[in-house]
Amino acid sequence: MTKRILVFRELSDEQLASLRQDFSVDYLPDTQSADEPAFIEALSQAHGLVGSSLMITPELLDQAPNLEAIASISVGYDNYPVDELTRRGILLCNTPDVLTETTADTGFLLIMCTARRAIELAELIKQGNWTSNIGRNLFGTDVHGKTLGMIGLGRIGAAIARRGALGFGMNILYTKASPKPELERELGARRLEMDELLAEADIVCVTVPLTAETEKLFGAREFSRMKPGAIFVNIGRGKVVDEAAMIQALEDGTLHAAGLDVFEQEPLPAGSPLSSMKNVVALPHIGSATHETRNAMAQRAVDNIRLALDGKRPLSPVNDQILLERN
Ligand SMILES: NC(=O)c1ccc[n+]([C@@H]2O[C@H](COP(=O)([O-])OP(=O)(O)OC[C@H]3O[C@@H](n4cnc5c(N)ncnc54)[C@H](O)[C@@H]3O)[C@@H](O)[C@H]2O)c1
Ligand SMILES: O=C(O)[C@H](O)CO
Repeated sequence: MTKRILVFRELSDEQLASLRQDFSVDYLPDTQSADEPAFIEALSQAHGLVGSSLMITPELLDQAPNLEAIASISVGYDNYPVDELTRRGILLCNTPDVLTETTADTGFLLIMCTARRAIELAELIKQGNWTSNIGRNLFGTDVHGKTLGMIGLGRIGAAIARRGALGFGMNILYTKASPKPELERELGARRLEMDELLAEADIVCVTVPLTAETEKLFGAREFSRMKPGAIFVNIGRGKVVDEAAMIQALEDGTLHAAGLDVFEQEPLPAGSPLSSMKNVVALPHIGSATHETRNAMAQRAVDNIRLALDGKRPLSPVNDQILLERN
Protein backbone atom coordinates (compact mmCIF):
# COMPACT_ATOMS: atom_id res chain seq x y z
CA MET A 1 0.00 0.00 0.00
CA THR A 2 1.27 3.48 -0.89
CA LYS A 3 1.28 5.66 2.20
CA ARG A 4 -0.26 9.16 2.10
CA ILE A 5 1.47 12.32 3.25
CA LEU A 6 -0.25 15.63 3.89
CA VAL A 7 2.18 18.50 3.23
CA PHE A 8 0.78 21.79 4.53
CA ARG A 9 3.76 24.11 3.99
CA GLU A 10 5.66 24.99 0.85
CA LEU A 11 8.34 22.57 -0.35
CA SER A 12 10.64 23.04 -3.34
CA ASP A 13 9.60 21.35 -6.58
CA GLU A 14 12.44 18.83 -6.11
CA GLN A 15 11.43 17.99 -2.54
CA LEU A 16 7.82 17.53 -3.55
CA ALA A 17 8.76 15.41 -6.56
CA SER A 18 10.99 13.18 -4.46
CA LEU A 19 8.15 12.50 -2.00
CA ARG A 20 5.74 11.88 -4.87
CA GLN A 21 7.99 9.12 -6.20
CA ASP A 22 7.25 6.95 -3.18
CA PHE A 23 4.17 8.38 -1.50
CA SER A 24 0.78 9.72 -2.38
CA VAL A 25 1.00 13.44 -1.47
CA ASP A 26 -1.78 15.89 -0.63
CA TYR A 27 -0.22 19.32 -1.04
CA LEU A 28 -1.95 22.20 0.79
CA PRO A 29 0.89 24.68 1.32
CA ASP A 30 -1.34 27.66 2.18
CA THR A 31 -3.19 26.08 5.10
CA GLN A 32 -3.75 28.79 7.71
CA SER A 33 -5.77 26.83 10.24
CA ALA A 34 -6.24 23.19 11.13
CA ASP A 35 -10.02 23.48 10.86
CA GLU A 36 -10.02 24.13 7.10
CA PRO A 37 -12.16 21.41 5.45
CA ALA A 38 -9.50 20.44 2.85
CA PHE A 39 -6.96 19.97 5.62
CA ILE A 40 -9.31 17.83 7.73
CA GLU A 41 -10.23 15.73 4.69
CA ALA A 42 -6.57 15.05 3.82
CA LEU A 43 -5.68 14.49 7.47
CA SER A 44 -8.28 11.75 7.77
CA GLN A 45 -6.30 9.68 5.24
CA ALA A 46 -2.73 10.72 6.10
CA HIS A 47 0.01 8.43 7.38
CA GLY A 48 2.43 11.35 7.57
CA LEU A 49 2.22 15.12 8.12
CA VAL A 50 4.81 17.67 7.00
CA GLY A 51 4.46 21.33 7.93
CA SER A 52 4.78 23.89 10.69
CA SER A 53 3.04 26.33 13.01
CA LEU A 54 -0.42 24.72 13.14
CA MET A 55 -1.81 23.94 16.57
CA ILE A 56 -2.22 20.16 16.57
CA THR A 57 -4.69 19.14 19.28
CA PRO A 58 -5.75 15.70 20.57
CA GLU A 59 -9.20 16.37 19.03
CA LEU A 60 -7.52 16.82 15.67
CA LEU A 61 -5.58 13.58 16.14
CA ASP A 62 -8.92 11.81 16.66
CA GLN A 63 -9.58 12.64 13.00
CA ALA A 64 -6.30 11.10 11.86
CA PRO A 65 -6.71 7.35 12.46
CA ASN A 66 -3.82 6.36 10.14
CA LEU A 67 -1.27 8.90 11.33
CA GLU A 68 2.17 7.37 12.04
CA ALA A 69 4.54 10.34 11.96
CA ILE A 70 4.75 14.13 11.89
CA ALA A 71 7.78 15.98 10.49
CA SER A 72 7.60 19.54 11.75
CA ILE A 73 9.49 22.16 9.74
CA SER A 74 10.64 23.82 12.97
CA VAL A 75 12.87 23.11 15.91
CA GLY A 76 10.26 24.30 18.42
CA TYR A 77 7.45 21.82 19.04
CA ASP A 78 5.28 23.56 21.63
CA ASN A 79 2.30 23.44 19.21
CA TYR A 80 2.17 19.62 19.41
CA PRO A 81 0.72 17.55 22.28
CA VAL A 82 3.87 15.45 22.62
CA ASP A 83 2.63 13.14 25.41
CA GLU A 84 -0.55 12.46 23.50
CA LEU A 85 1.41 11.72 20.32
CA THR A 86 3.61 9.30 22.24
CA ARG A 87 0.61 7.62 23.83
CA ARG A 88 -0.83 7.07 20.35
CA GLY A 89 2.51 5.83 18.96
CA ILE A 90 2.84 8.80 16.57
CA LEU A 91 6.44 9.82 16.00
CA LEU A 92 7.22 13.57 16.06
CA CYS A 93 10.36 14.91 14.35
CA ASN A 94 11.78 18.45 14.28
CA THR A 95 14.61 20.37 12.56
CA PRO A 96 17.37 21.23 15.07
CA ASP A 97 20.87 22.38 14.04
CA VAL A 98 20.13 23.38 10.43
CA LEU A 99 18.59 26.68 11.62
CA THR A 100 20.86 27.44 14.57
CA GLU A 101 23.25 29.91 12.92
CA THR A 102 20.56 31.79 10.97
CA THR A 103 18.40 32.17 14.06
CA ALA A 104 21.42 33.36 16.02
CA ASP A 105 22.08 35.94 13.28
CA THR A 106 18.51 37.20 13.78
CA GLY A 107 18.98 37.30 17.55
CA PHE A 108 22.10 39.38 17.12
CA LEU A 109 20.37 41.58 14.58
CA LEU A 110 17.77 42.39 17.24
CA ILE A 111 20.51 43.17 19.76
CA MET A 112 22.24 45.53 17.32
CA CYS A 113 19.11 47.21 15.97
CA THR A 114 17.70 47.76 19.44
CA ALA A 115 20.89 49.07 21.05
CA ARG A 116 21.78 51.32 18.10
CA ARG A 117 18.17 52.34 17.35
CA ALA A 118 18.82 51.39 13.72
CA ILE A 119 15.20 50.98 12.57
CA GLU A 120 14.00 54.15 14.32
CA LEU A 121 16.84 56.20 12.81
CA ALA A 122 16.48 54.68 9.34
CA GLU A 123 12.81 55.73 9.51
CA LEU A 124 13.94 59.30 10.14
CA ILE A 125 15.49 59.35 6.67
CA LYS A 126 12.57 57.55 5.01
CA GLN A 127 10.16 60.14 6.47
CA GLY A 128 12.38 62.99 5.23
CA ASN A 129 13.16 64.09 8.80
CA TRP A 130 16.98 64.02 8.76
CA THR A 131 17.33 67.76 8.69
CA SER A 132 20.12 68.35 11.19
CA ASN A 133 22.98 66.51 12.91
CA ILE A 134 21.89 63.71 15.19
CA GLY A 135 22.06 64.85 18.82
CA ARG A 136 22.26 63.08 22.17
CA ASN A 137 18.52 62.43 22.24
CA LEU A 138 18.98 60.00 19.33
CA PHE A 139 22.24 58.32 20.38
CA GLY A 140 22.20 54.58 20.94
CA THR A 141 24.19 52.45 23.37
CA ASP A 142 27.28 50.32 22.68
CA VAL A 143 27.01 46.59 22.22
CA HIS A 144 30.71 45.68 22.21
CA GLY A 145 32.15 45.11 25.66
CA LYS A 146 28.73 44.95 27.32
CA THR A 147 27.29 42.10 29.40
CA LEU A 148 24.94 39.67 27.65
CA GLY A 149 22.66 37.59 29.88
CA MET A 150 21.45 34.45 28.13
CA ILE A 151 18.19 32.85 29.26
CA GLY A 152 18.75 29.50 27.59
CA LEU A 153 22.20 28.47 26.41
CA GLY A 154 21.32 25.58 24.11
CA ARG A 155 22.14 25.46 20.40
CA ILE A 156 20.80 28.90 19.45
CA GLY A 157 21.69 30.52 22.78
CA ALA A 158 25.29 29.32 22.49
CA ALA A 159 25.52 30.58 18.90
CA ILE A 160 24.32 34.05 19.99
CA ALA A 161 26.69 34.02 22.96
CA ARG A 162 29.55 33.04 20.63
CA ARG A 163 28.82 36.03 18.39
CA GLY A 164 28.74 38.28 21.46
CA ALA A 165 31.89 36.98 23.14
CA LEU A 166 34.12 36.33 20.14
CA GLY A 167 32.85 39.05 17.78
CA PHE A 168 31.95 41.86 20.19
CA GLY A 169 34.05 41.20 23.29
CA MET A 170 30.92 40.80 25.43
CA ASN A 171 30.82 39.21 28.87
CA ILE A 172 28.46 36.24 28.82
CA LEU A 173 26.18 35.24 31.70
CA TYR A 174 23.72 32.35 31.75
CA THR A 175 21.32 30.89 34.24
CA LYS A 176 19.43 27.88 35.49
CA ALA A 177 20.40 25.35 32.83
CA SER A 178 22.91 22.70 33.82
CA PRO A 179 26.55 23.92 33.85
CA LYS A 180 28.21 24.28 30.45
CA PRO A 181 31.93 23.89 31.24
CA GLU A 182 32.94 23.90 27.56
CA LEU A 183 31.19 27.22 26.90
CA GLU A 184 32.60 28.60 30.14
CA ARG A 185 36.08 27.79 28.81
CA GLU A 186 35.42 28.90 25.21
CA LEU A 187 33.50 32.09 25.94
CA GLY A 188 34.31 32.86 29.56
CA ALA A 189 30.59 32.43 30.28
CA ARG A 190 29.52 32.62 33.95
CA ARG A 191 26.56 30.75 35.43
CA LEU A 192 24.46 32.82 37.84
CA GLU A 193 21.09 32.70 39.56
CA MET A 194 18.38 34.44 37.50
CA ASP A 195 18.18 37.50 39.78
CA GLU A 196 21.97 37.94 39.75
CA LEU A 197 21.99 37.73 35.95
CA LEU A 198 19.18 40.28 35.68
CA ALA A 199 21.04 42.68 37.95
CA GLU A 200 24.27 42.45 35.91
CA ALA A 201 23.22 42.11 32.27
CA ASP A 202 23.03 45.10 29.90
CA ILE A 203 21.19 42.92 27.40
CA VAL A 204 19.01 39.94 28.33
CA CYS A 205 18.32 37.48 25.52
CA VAL A 206 15.69 34.73 25.70
CA THR A 207 16.20 31.52 23.69
CA VAL A 208 14.38 28.95 25.85
CA PRO A 209 11.67 26.70 24.38
CA LEU A 210 8.08 27.19 25.53
CA THR A 211 7.25 24.55 28.14
CA ALA A 212 5.04 24.39 31.22
CA GLU A 213 8.13 25.51 33.18
CA THR A 214 9.07 28.47 30.96
CA GLU A 215 5.59 29.87 30.26
CA LYS A 216 5.56 33.45 31.62
CA LEU A 217 9.08 32.95 32.98
CA PHE A 218 9.47 36.69 32.47
CA GLY A 219 6.96 38.95 34.21
CA ALA A 220 6.80 42.26 36.08
CA ARG A 221 9.07 40.91 38.81
CA GLU A 222 11.83 39.93 36.39
CA PHE A 223 11.65 43.21 34.44
CA SER A 224 11.85 45.16 37.68
CA ARG A 225 15.07 43.34 38.57
CA MET A 226 16.81 44.27 35.32
CA LYS A 227 19.48 46.95 35.30
CA PRO A 228 18.23 50.48 34.49
CA GLY A 229 18.76 51.04 30.77
CA ALA A 230 18.81 47.31 30.00
CA ILE A 231 17.58 45.85 26.72
CA PHE A 232 15.39 42.74 26.40
CA VAL A 233 15.52 40.46 23.36
CA ASN A 234 13.22 37.48 22.74
CA ILE A 235 13.97 35.06 19.90
CA GLY A 236 12.53 31.98 21.69
CA ARG A 237 8.73 32.00 22.07
CA GLY A 238 6.34 34.86 22.90
CA LYS A 239 4.52 33.02 25.68
CA VAL A 240 7.74 32.79 27.72
CA VAL A 241 7.03 36.45 28.50
CA ASP A 242 4.06 38.09 30.17
CA GLU A 243 3.51 40.51 27.28
CA ALA A 244 1.29 42.93 29.24
CA ALA A 245 4.00 43.20 31.91
CA MET A 246 6.65 43.79 29.22
CA ILE A 247 4.57 46.56 27.61
CA GLN A 248 4.10 48.16 31.02
CA ALA A 249 7.86 47.97 31.69
CA LEU A 250 8.59 49.57 28.29
CA GLU A 251 6.04 52.31 28.89
CA ASP A 252 7.21 53.24 32.36
CA GLY A 253 10.90 53.09 31.46
CA THR A 254 11.75 50.07 33.67
CA LEU A 255 12.86 48.51 30.40
CA HIS A 256 14.87 50.69 28.02
CA ALA A 257 14.06 48.82 24.80
CA ALA A 258 13.01 45.44 23.42
CA GLY A 259 13.88 43.44 20.31
CA LEU A 260 11.20 40.83 19.59
CA ASP A 261 10.85 38.13 16.95
CA VAL A 262 8.09 36.25 18.77
CA PHE A 263 4.84 37.26 20.46
CA GLU A 264 2.12 35.92 22.72
CA GLN A 265 -0.22 35.90 19.72
CA GLU A 266 1.06 35.62 16.14
CA PRO A 267 0.59 37.39 13.81
CA LEU A 268 0.78 40.31 16.25
CA PRO A 269 -2.79 41.65 16.55
CA ALA A 270 -3.46 45.00 14.86
CA GLY A 271 -3.32 47.73 17.45
CA SER A 272 -0.83 46.02 19.74
CA PRO A 273 1.21 48.77 21.44
CA LEU A 274 4.33 46.80 20.44
CA SER A 275 3.75 47.67 16.78
CA SER A 276 4.17 51.40 17.35
CA MET A 277 6.54 51.85 20.31
CA LYS A 278 9.74 53.61 19.26
CA ASN A 279 11.84 51.60 21.68
CA VAL A 280 10.65 48.27 20.24
CA VAL A 281 12.10 46.49 17.22
CA ALA A 282 9.43 43.93 16.28
CA LEU A 283 10.03 41.34 13.57
CA PRO A 284 7.38 38.94 12.16
CA HIS A 285 8.91 35.67 13.46
CA ILE A 286 11.74 35.56 10.90
CA GLY A 287 14.41 33.85 13.02
CA SER A 288 15.11 31.15 10.44
CA ALA A 289 13.55 32.84 7.39
CA THR A 290 16.31 32.79 4.78
CA HIS A 291 16.10 30.89 1.50
CA GLU A 292 19.01 28.64 2.45
CA THR A 293 17.85 27.79 5.93
CA ARG A 294 14.15 27.31 5.19
CA ASN A 295 15.18 25.01 2.34
CA ALA A 296 17.45 23.04 4.68
CA MET A 297 14.64 22.78 7.25
CA ALA A 298 12.19 21.55 4.62
CA GLN A 299 14.76 19.02 3.41
CA ARG A 300 15.28 17.77 6.97
CA ALA A 301 11.51 17.34 7.33
CA VAL A 302 11.30 15.47 4.02
CA ASP A 303 14.15 13.17 5.13
CA ASN A 304 12.54 12.68 8.54
CA ILE A 305 9.10 11.73 7.19
CA ARG A 306 10.56 9.38 4.61
CA LEU A 307 12.65 7.54 7.23
CA ALA A 308 9.81 7.44 9.74
CA LEU A 309 7.26 6.05 7.27
CA ASP A 310 9.84 3.52 6.06
CA GLY A 311 10.10 2.26 9.65
CA LYS A 312 13.64 3.62 10.08
CA ARG A 313 15.05 6.01 12.65
CA PRO A 314 14.51 9.64 11.51
CA LEU A 315 17.39 12.13 11.72
CA SER A 316 15.81 14.16 14.50
CA PRO A 317 13.00 12.47 16.41
CA VAL A 318 11.48 14.28 19.40
CA ASN A 319 9.64 11.42 21.15
CA ASP A 320 12.13 8.69 20.29
CA GLN A 321 10.96 6.53 23.21
CA ILE A 322 8.44 5.25 20.64
CA LEU A 323 11.35 3.83 18.64
CA LEU A 324 12.87 2.22 21.73
CA GLU A 325 9.54 0.64 22.60
CA ARG A 326 9.21 -0.70 19.05
CA ASN A 327 12.60 -2.44 19.22
N1 LIG B 1 12.34 33.00 16.45
C1 LIG B 1 12.50 31.93 15.69
O1 LIG B 1 12.27 31.96 14.49
C2 LIG B 1 13.02 30.67 16.29
C3 LIG B 1 13.80 29.82 15.48
C4 LIG B 1 14.28 28.65 16.05
C5 LIG B 1 13.99 28.35 17.36
N2 LIG B 1 13.23 29.18 18.10
C6 LIG B 1 12.94 28.84 19.50
O2 LIG B 1 14.17 28.67 20.16
C7 LIG B 1 14.07 27.53 21.01
C8 LIG B 1 15.44 26.98 21.31
O3 LIG B 1 15.98 26.31 20.20
P1 LIG B 1 17.38 25.55 20.36
O4 LIG B 1 17.62 24.83 19.09
O5 LIG B 1 18.42 26.46 20.90
O6 LIG B 1 16.96 24.50 21.51
P2 LIG B 1 17.91 23.81 22.59
O7 LIG B 1 17.10 22.73 23.17
O8 LIG B 1 19.24 23.51 22.01
O9 LIG B 1 18.13 24.97 23.68
C9 LIG B 1 17.20 25.35 24.64
C10 LIG B 1 17.95 25.54 25.95
O10 LIG B 1 17.08 26.14 26.89
C11 LIG B 1 17.41 25.58 28.17
N3 LIG B 1 16.31 25.82 29.11
C12 LIG B 1 15.10 25.22 29.13
N4 LIG B 1 14.38 25.73 30.16
C13 LIG B 1 15.15 26.67 30.76
C14 LIG B 1 14.96 27.56 31.86
N5 LIG B 1 13.80 27.56 32.55
N6 LIG B 1 15.96 28.40 32.18
C15 LIG B 1 17.12 28.40 31.48
N7 LIG B 1 17.37 27.56 30.46
C16 LIG B 1 16.38 26.72 30.10
C17 LIG B 1 17.66 24.12 27.86
O11 LIG B 1 18.40 23.51 28.90
C18 LIG B 1 18.44 24.22 26.56
O12 LIG B 1 19.83 24.33 26.82
C19 LIG B 1 13.12 26.59 20.24
O13 LIG B 1 12.49 25.67 21.10
C20 LIG B 1 12.14 27.56 19.63
O14 LIG B 1 11.05 27.76 20.50
C21 LIG B 1 12.75 30.34 17.58
O1 LIG C 1 10.89 26.75 16.10
C1 LIG C 1 11.25 27.13 14.99
O2 LIG C 1 11.92 26.43 14.21
C2 LIG C 1 10.90 28.50 14.51
O3 LIG C 1 10.28 29.25 15.50
C3 LIG C 1 10.06 28.47 13.29
O4 LIG C 1 8.77 28.05 13.65
